[in-house]
Amino acid sequence: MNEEESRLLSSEAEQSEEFLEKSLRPQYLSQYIGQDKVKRELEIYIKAAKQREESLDHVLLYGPPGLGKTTMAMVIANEMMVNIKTTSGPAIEKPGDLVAILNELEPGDVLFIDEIHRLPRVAEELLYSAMEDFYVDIMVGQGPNAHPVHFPLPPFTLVGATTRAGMLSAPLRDRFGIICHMEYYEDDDLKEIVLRSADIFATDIVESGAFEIARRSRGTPRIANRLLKRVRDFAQVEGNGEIDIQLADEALKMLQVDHKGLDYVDQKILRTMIELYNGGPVGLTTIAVNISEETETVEDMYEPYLIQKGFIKRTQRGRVVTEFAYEHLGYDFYKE
Ligand SMILES: Nc1ncnc2c1ncn2[C@@H]1O[C@H](COP(=O)(O)OP(=O)(O)OP(=O)(O)O)[C@@H](O)[C@H]1O
Ligand SMILES: [Mg+2]
Repeated sequence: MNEEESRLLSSEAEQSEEFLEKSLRPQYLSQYIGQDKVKRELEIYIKAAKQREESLDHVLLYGPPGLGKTTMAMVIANEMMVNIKTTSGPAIEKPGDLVAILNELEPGDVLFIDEIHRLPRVAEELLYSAMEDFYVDIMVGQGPNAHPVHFPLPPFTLVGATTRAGMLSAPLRDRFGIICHMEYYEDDDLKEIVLRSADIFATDIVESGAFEIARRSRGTPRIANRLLKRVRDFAQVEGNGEIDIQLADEALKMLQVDHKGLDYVDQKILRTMIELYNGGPVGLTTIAVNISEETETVEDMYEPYLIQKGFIKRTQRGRVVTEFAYEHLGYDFYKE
């Protein structure tokens, strides 16, 4: 096989992965599993907006990565029966980039801005008037010919997603009429997600197998789907194709996901804190340096789950490993 052929093949494989990824995304609220509080609220606001034939108020979705914010933005557009335009904070470098996107909006459309906390300041300021009164004032021309142009926009719904609401400036945050906090999923909800995904993949799975994957997925659908794919490979090659609890357990062990759902990085964080820092207090940056990750990644992806499950505590002086974590990892717990 020459290089060109292998390149084409791999892109085909990637495309089918992408296709599966897309088909995994629920399209409507009724298919969206879990997040009941968020769903119930949105259902009411969407219904009310539709009855009044208005655009939906701006929505801010915040919560840890992989909980379904992008999916929810698409669901909102589908429920409102409008188009969605998608961009992200880091993709917008200058105000002109944002204006170009705003210019394409049709009345009622959803504009989805992922990682909205990373929007450059100048672009963010343009959003204030766009969100509040549906216009932007932009400077056209250069030097002495520069003049402001008032640019009206159709009513639209901005859906912003962020892993950290705290990093949004107050003026931006205040312009969202609807603020939704996404929570880690319950094991039972994740089990339903795993069963649904297995059905889409046409994979044989029993409920206890699905539950085993679910409860070891850090409360996160993206992780549940990823583990399901790997366990499915394991079932196909090492088993008879069916995923039951034993097979799921064996495969997850191989993937270094432990019984409490901690992965290799989680464990490394805890072990580093215990072995090098006597359990803390340790600063976030120190932890990040020790495991060669970005501070932001530790703060967004790892820490919230470790805190929620009681493995670490946040204190005034830094992060501290709990007795529960010592026991879980098989260390003796001595603390003065
Ligand atoms: N409620 C749900 N029901 C079924 N599948 C879900 C649900 N929520 C998310 N998923 C699946 O989980 C995956 C991740 O979801 P999504 O991309 O929407 O997360 P996200 O919050 O936008 O993550 P990030 O913050 O990293 O952008 C998708 O493949 C999606 O199909
Ligand atoms: Mg996303």
